[in-house]
Amino acid sequence: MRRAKVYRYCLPMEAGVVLRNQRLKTRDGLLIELSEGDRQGWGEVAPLPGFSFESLEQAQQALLPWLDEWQRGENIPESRLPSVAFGVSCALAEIAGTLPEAGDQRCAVLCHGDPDEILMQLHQQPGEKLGKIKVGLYEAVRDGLNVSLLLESIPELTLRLDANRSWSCSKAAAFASYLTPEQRARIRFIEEPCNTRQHSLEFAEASGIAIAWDESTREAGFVAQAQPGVVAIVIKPTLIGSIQECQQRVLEAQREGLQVVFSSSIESSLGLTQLARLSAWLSPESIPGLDTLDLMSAQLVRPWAGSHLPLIDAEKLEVIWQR
Ligand SMILES: O=C(O)CCC(=O)C1=CC=C[C@@H](O)[C@@H]1C(=O)O
Ligand SMILES: [Mg+2]
Repeated sequence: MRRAKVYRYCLPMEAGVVLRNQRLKTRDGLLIELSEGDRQGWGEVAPLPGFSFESLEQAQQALLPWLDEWQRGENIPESRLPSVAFGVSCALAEIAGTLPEAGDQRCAVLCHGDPDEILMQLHQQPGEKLGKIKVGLYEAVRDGLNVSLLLESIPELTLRLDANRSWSCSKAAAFASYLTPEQRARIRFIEEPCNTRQHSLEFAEASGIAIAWDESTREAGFVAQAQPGVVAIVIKPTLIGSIQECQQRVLEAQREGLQVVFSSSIESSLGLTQLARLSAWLSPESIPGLDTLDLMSAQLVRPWAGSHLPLIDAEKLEVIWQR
């Protein structure tokens, strides 16, 4: 006997969350609860505005008929919408027991907001000290000095940076000019520094700073490839698709010697805990990029270890559909 239930959530976001020049006031998404016999599974379907091609409404329109058929016992191919395919595959994997329980709760600390607080957070980070900084939103000089200062303040710190393709070649070069060769080596990678892939490759070669592909991985025809200066690919499952699709991408990248970093698309604590499990399972060597829970006002259904945000239980959420 199969059962399916869909909840809708809407969580206020911290005031300053800006994504691709748009302010995200609330994070909206769906949670799915499936059961088959005595097994249960949860999943999260939450397209990210400005990043996902599908809207939440489109995801919902694809999800409900899919679940309806599944509930009636059909075996149906996965949805073409990545957020739907990802959420459904997590719920099914939990039912089948194929998504291991152990999660990697290490994180690259997202460095934004009050500098004193960032320093405190990094000092308190257990184990390896790794931060992630968004660059490219302001002048290159500001980013360059900011990164350089942070590296000077914490000698054992290494950084991931993310420019979201916002630099021209000259801006990228200007940024690098504020960093010494020793500081450049402590940047694990910059995600998508320049507005084209070719310019990013040229920047890596000229600056000696390693790069990673994030946006590129979602472009038609992208194939992970060993290239000079490229060290990693970032996988955001909500934007990529099912667990099986992610597994495929991980294998392709690892075959080319590239590191795979699982990263959040700002999911709730439920989705984040599943991403931590996926990362521990499929890319155990790599610290995932999941430090986004504090951008939200609450956790949903499952807690993230160490978070002090209030936890909202499923009973408190709006049920929009069930069979
Ligand atoms: O990857 C991480 O460490 C955290 C997640 C993160 O940086 C992002 C998540 C979603 C959208 C963007 O703001 C950003 C990214 O571009 O990678
Ligand atoms: Mg990125």
